[in-house]
Amino acid sequence: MSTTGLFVGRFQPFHKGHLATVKFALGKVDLLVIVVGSAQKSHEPRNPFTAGERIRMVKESLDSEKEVDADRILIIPVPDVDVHSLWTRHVDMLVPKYDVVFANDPFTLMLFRERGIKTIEAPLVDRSEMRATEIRNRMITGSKWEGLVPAPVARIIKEINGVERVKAIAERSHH
Ligand SMILES: Nc1ncnc2c1ncn2[C@@H]1O[C@H](COP(=O)(O)OP(=O)(O)OP(=O)(O)O)[C@@H](O)[C@H]1O
Ligand SMILES: NC(=O)c1ccc[n+]([C@@H]2O[C@H](COP(=O)(O)O)[C@@H](O)[C@H]2O)c1
Repeated sequence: MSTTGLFVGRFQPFHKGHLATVKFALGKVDLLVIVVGSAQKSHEPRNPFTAGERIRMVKESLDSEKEVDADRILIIPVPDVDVHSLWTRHVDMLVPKYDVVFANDPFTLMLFRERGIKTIEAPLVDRSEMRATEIRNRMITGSKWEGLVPAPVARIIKEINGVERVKAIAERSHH
């Protein structure tokens, strides 16, 4: 029987830790649905990039990985909803039927577990630097961040003037 998994994240931006989790999950399920969460958000400090930009980051990164089979991946944007107890139902409405959820965010895990849905906490890789918050902070302070993301993500961020955007949003939030 073929199995489907969900991998939930905001991917602000998609980094090498996320890529490691995608590979880990593909070792456990036949089809992996990558849920791009908070899809309605962009242009704010924790969520600078649009869902469309994030989908490009995920898609072009995975296309550039030889060992990742694109036919086994779906990327689906899911906006937040006001009622937490309904959020997993909202996810269900937007994605194909799934057997297991890959996530590490305790709140996301709680919402799926309360419904008896199987969850797997994928190992976190180099979490001291492989986190999107660290990458966004490095963009603001002018430190090197490119090595923490797959090459296509660095290219897309340059193309959309992402660093300038992240800095401008940070500046604005101080006022
Ligand atoms: N370093 C990492 N190694 C492996 N998986 C990771 C890593 N960082 C995040 N993930 C996986 O990606 C999921 C979604 O993470 P998310 O998009 O919130 O990234 P993040 O780096 O934690 O972002 P932020 O710092 O903006 O909160 C996590 O629940 C976890 O499963
Ligand atoms: N009520 C809701 O809309 C709700 C609840 C739990 C998680 N989520 C989303 O799931 C995603 C979880 O990913 P993170 O691991 O990046 O926090 C986020 O986009 C978060 O907003 C949404």
